[in-house]
Amino acid sequence: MLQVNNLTFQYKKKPILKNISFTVNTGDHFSIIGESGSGKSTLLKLLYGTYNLNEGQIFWKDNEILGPKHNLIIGPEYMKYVAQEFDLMPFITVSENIGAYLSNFYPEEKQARIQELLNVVELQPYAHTKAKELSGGQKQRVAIAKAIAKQPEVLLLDEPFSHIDNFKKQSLRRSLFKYLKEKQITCIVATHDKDDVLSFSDEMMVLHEAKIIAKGTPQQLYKNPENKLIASFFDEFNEIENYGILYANQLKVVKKSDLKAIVNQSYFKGYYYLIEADLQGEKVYFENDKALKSGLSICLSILKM
Ligand SMILES: Nc1ncnc2c1ncn2[C@@H]1O[C@H](COP(=O)(O)OP(=O)(O)OP(=O)(O)O)[C@@H](O)[C@H]1O
Repeated sequence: MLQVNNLTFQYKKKPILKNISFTVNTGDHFSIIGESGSGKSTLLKLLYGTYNLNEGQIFWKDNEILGPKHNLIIGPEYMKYVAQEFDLMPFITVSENIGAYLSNFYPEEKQARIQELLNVVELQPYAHTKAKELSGGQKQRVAIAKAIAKQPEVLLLDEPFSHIDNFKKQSLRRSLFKYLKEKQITCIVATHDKDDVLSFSDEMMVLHEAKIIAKGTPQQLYKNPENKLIASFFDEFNEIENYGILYANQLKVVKKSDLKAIVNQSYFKGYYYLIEADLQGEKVYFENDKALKSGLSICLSILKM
C-alpha cells in the first residue's frame, strides 16, 4: 500500500499542497485530477522522491520515500515515473531504448521481453526506428514501455496519452491498463482526461487549492458530483436553481413542464446533438437526437441518474 501522511509542499512561498493524506491499495489504478496548476505533477514528483517535503511522510509498504536530501539517486528501485517530458536516448532504436534497463545476461529473454513491451504499447513496426525519428506520441509510448520494462511495483504516469492521437489512444489505454492490472502494478495517473479514469480507476481524487476536495470511486464521484469542478471533469453540465448539478444527458425535451426554455444553438456531436438553450436567463445544455431550430420554445424534464 502507498501511504501519504499529512504532506505539505511549497516550491517558493506559496503552498502547492497542504496537509494531503491518502492511501492507494497495492495493484490499484488511482487517478489524480484537478485544474491545470492544481499540483498533480508536483504530487507525482513528490511520490517519486524528487523534492524534499516541507512536512509529512510517504511510505510504500514499509519503505519511507525520501527526497534528495537523503538520496543520491532520485526514484526508488521499485517505482518508475513517466513525466510529461520523455527521457529517451535519441540516437538508439525504439527496441534499444525499451531494453535500456534490462540485463544483457540472457539475450533471448531480453528480446522476448522487448517484443512483449512493443506489443503492449503497439509499437512493433517501429522496433528498429531511432527515437529521434519518432513523433511526440510515439516517444510517449516508448517512455511508457521503458518504464514498465523491469516491472516496477508502482508506476507514476503524468498525462500518459496527452501526445497520442485518438485513433491509437483508445486501444493503447485498454492494452496498457489491462497489462498493469494483470501484473498487479500499482498505477497512479495524473490526468485531465475522463476516459483515463472512468473505465479503469479503482479510485480517484480531486485536487483544488492545495487540498483534496473529493475522493472515491469514479462511479461515486460521477453520480454525485459535489461541485461544478468535479462535474465539469466528467461531462457538459448545468447548475439549475432548486435542482443542483445536472449533466446534459439528464435533461430531456418533453411536451409539457415548468422548465421552459428557448433554443439558442445545436452542436453536432455524432450520435446526438448538444443543444444550448436559454432557461430564464441562464444557459442550459442538453442532449437531443435531432438538431433544434434556434428560437424554438421547448419544455424540459429532468431524468434521474
Ligand atoms: N519547479 C517549479 N518551481 C516553482 N514553481 C513550480 C515548479 N513546478 C511547478 N510549479 C508551480 O506549482 C503549481 C503546480 O504545478 P503542477 O505542474 O504540479 O500542476 P498540474 O496540476 O500538474 O498542472 P498541469 O495540469 O497544467 O500539468 C503551479 O502553480 C506551478 O506554476
